[in-house]
Formats: sequence, C-alpha cells, structure tokens
Amino acid sequence: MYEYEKDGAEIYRQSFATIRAEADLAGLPEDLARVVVRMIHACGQVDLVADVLASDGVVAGARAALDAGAPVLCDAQMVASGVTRRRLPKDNDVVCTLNDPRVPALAADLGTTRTAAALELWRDRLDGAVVAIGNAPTALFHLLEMVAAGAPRPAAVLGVPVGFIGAAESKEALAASDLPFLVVRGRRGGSAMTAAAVNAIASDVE
Ligand SMILES: C/C1=C2N=C(/C=C3N=C(/C(C)=C4\N[C@@](C)([C@@H]5N=C1[C@](C)(CCC(=O)O)[C@H]5CC(=O)O)[C@@](C)(CC(=O)O)[C@@H]4CCC(=O)O)[C@@](C)(CC(=O)O)[C@@H]\3CCC(=O)O)C(C)(C)[C@@H]/2CCC(=O)O
Repeated sequence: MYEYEKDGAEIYRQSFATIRAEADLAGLPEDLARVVVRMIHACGQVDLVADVLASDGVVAGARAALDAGAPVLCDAQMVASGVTRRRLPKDNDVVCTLNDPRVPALAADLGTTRTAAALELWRDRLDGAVVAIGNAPTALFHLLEMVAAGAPRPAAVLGVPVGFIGAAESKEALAASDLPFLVVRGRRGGSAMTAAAVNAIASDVE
C-alpha cells in the first residue's frame, strides 16, 4: 500500500549520509563529529551542531574510560535503557540509581529532586566513570556540587539535560568547570540524544 524503505541497514546508511550532507560538521574533530552525527540522528535536528560544545579530547577520554571498564552512570532510566549494551567494549555496567528505595528519603533530607539525590549513591563508582545526564538539570548541578566538595572525578560528563528550568544554566556551569565535558547549549537535550552519544562513543563504526 505504501512505498517505503524496509531495509534497516539501508535506512541507517541513508540517514547518516543525509546528516553528513546537511549538518555543518566542519571544524569538529572527526571523533566528536561522529558523536554529533548520532545525536542528530536521535533528534532529527541538523542544526544541533551549532549548540554542541565539548572540551578537548572528551570523546577519546570517555572511550578510554570505557575501554578500561568504567561504568556509565545515568541520571534517568530512559538514558540507561537507551544504551546499547552490545556496543560497550568491556561489558561495562550501566547504572541508574533513581529507583533505589533510599532515594526518596535522601531527596527529602537534601531538599532536592530524586534525580539529584540519586547521585549520592554514585560516590563509590564516580572515579573515572562516564557520566550521562540526559534529563535532569538538578542532577547535573548536583554532580558539579559533589565534585566541588571533593567527590571523585568522572572521566567525562555528557551533560545533555533538556528543558526550560535550569537546563541551559546547568550546562553552562558544566562547561565552565574543569571536568571533561560534552554539552548541547540551551534548552535542547534529552535522554535519547544522550544515550546516542554514549552509543557513538562506545562504537568503532558509525
Ligand atoms: C522537572 C523535571 C523534568 N522532566 C523533564 C522531561 C521529561 N521527564 C520525563 C520523565 C518520565 C521523568 N522525569 C523525571 C526525571 C522528573 N522530571 C523532572 C523532575 C520533577 C525533576 C528533575 C529536574 O528538574 O532536574 C524529575 C523527578 C525528580 O524528582 O527528580 C522522572 C523521574 C519523573 C518520574 O516519572 O518519576 C522521570 C524519569 C524516569 C526515568 O527514566 O528514570 C519525560 C518522559 C516527561 C513525561 O513523563 O511526560 C520527559 C523526558 C525527557 C527526556 O528526554 O529525558 C524535563 C523537561 C527535563 C523537566 C526539567 C526541566 C524543565 O524545564 O521542566
């Protein structure tokens, strides 16, 4: 009844070719360009590239951490669910503590959101980890507060929360910090885009 592409590999090939033809990736190092292509693939917006900001070597640093077996620490279950486990080079743990039964009480004690409070349960896994924040601005702010107060430093922070309240500000704060980072400036972000960034970093092929 309808004429449409049914070959998954061909759909991917055409998508990535379209993104590379339409997005202005000039000036990005190739490893970062590959990550941005996949983030664009997750949101359908080729102008995303203009809002991407990353510290030097963040993609290589995150990949080296994964190769060394580092966990991927996610703010939301949606981010964790989007990470393709078979791409991960060392069967790395993908961790989201949001639904841990201790979190509601922690959030009440700290006077913050559950997503932010859930990061308190990352402390023993934070050292050298790849952090993927795709939903909650409060989680990203709380991570920065924890590290500033002496918590272990992650190898890379993919800071891509979405929204209107605190999202842009939390990402500017990350970019101004001394942590290796990748952000999408402004309101855009989200779990799908963040999981896509992890998947691109974990993968050797587009
Ligand atoms: C204020 C919050 C925002 N949530 C956004 C967008 C989406 N959130 C979805 C879902 C299913 C979840 N959001 C929570 C993380 C929940 N969202 C919040 C909080 C109230 C506070 C976070 C913050 O401001 O930093 C947060 C609850 C908390 O106490 O931390 C979630 C845990 C709520 C819940 O279901 O209990 C849940 C995450 C579940 C999981 O994956 O583990 C959406 C799907 C929206 C929906 O349900 O309709 C959507 C997903 C976006 C995405 O791509 O991830 C915003 C826009 C980020 C917003 C914060 C900023 C704003 O401007 O409002």
